[in-house]
Amino acid sequence: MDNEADAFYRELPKVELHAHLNGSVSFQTIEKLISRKPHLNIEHGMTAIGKGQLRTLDECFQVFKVIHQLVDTEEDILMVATDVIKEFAADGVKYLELRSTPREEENTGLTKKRYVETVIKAIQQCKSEEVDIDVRFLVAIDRRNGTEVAMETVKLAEEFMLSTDGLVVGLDLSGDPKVGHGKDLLPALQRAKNCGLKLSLHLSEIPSQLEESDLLLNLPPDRIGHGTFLHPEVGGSQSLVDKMVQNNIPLELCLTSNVKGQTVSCYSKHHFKYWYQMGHPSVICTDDKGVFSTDLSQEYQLAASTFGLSREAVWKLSQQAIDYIFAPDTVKQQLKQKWIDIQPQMFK
Ligand SMILES: CC(C)=CCNc1ncnc2c1ncn2[C@@H]1O[C@H](COP(=O)(O)O)[C@@H](O)[C@H]1O
Ligand SMILES: [Zn+2]
Repeated sequence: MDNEADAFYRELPKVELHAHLNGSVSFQTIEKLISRKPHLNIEHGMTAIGKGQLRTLDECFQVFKVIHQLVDTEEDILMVATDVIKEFAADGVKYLELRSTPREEENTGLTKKRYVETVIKAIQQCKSEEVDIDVRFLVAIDRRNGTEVAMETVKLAEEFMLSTDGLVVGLDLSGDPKVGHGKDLLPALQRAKNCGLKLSLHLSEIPSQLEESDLLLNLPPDRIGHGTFLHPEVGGSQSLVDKMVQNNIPLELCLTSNVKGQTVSCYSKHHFKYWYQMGHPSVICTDDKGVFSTDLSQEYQLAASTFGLSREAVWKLSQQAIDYIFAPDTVKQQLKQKWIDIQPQMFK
């Protein structure tokens, strides 16, 4: 792809709504982490999936285990979160919702509370350095940890939502889709919703989750991650699609993640096409920019080249994403103004 096209996608102001902190760690930051912990004998090939490489879903989840070994102190989290935020800003992202699973680590004394506090500290530091990006945080539930941990996580998120002046805006449900069942997490998700946390749920990332998706869509969630197998053409159902449409639930779509994790066979078969053609709210996201060796500019460029989107259509796609952020209307207005200010430079 030529340089002029590259520049368009980099300069395009963008909104990133689906980014897992530890999946977003760049090559450069991994270098720094490896040099801090040489005894772990971790090599680069263990933390990222390069160009043209594919992995099974299980192999992808192994990668997170390796990264978690490298990121297990407050110092690590602070560095990782700061670097990730600055990298998104350098890629033209103006609004970022970062998500991460609070972890406790016996060896280092890290607690879940300190984990969240440290991510918040990184967000505040970037703000005080006037990095040109508005960052919010979604506290993540790892589905494999079950009912009780989910409820604890919601309480933690609730606490931080109230104490951080709007930096914590919601809750994410993620983790290996083959493990655990959404029905066990329903009370926690319901509580989160009732206390004002927005919900973004990984849903139908693999084919066998129809029943769970149906159940969780009744909440209803505020946004869905992936939704790869919701529509009838891939074994989903019209009634699932109807629920998405009736509740107007935006989808966070991550092209490279799905292709490299092999839940989608190639870019042209990505479900972006199905939902975009329907005019359903769809937002292009990265999922794990470090693990999948990508960035948001590249994902927009891939969507445009695969599905033949004009520059005007790409602009509209990034602009419409503003409507689906979890931060309040005042933030939406500020972002809309930013897009208005930038537009003339990009369409001369
Ligand atoms: C395996 C694959 C194709 C990954 C992309 N799809 C994903 N599906 C579900 N959960 C995820 C995915 N990517 C990242 N996560 C979650 O994010 C965590 C890493 O970020 P963090 O530690 O929460 O900061 C993982 O342990 C996992 O719980
Ligand atoms: Zn994800």
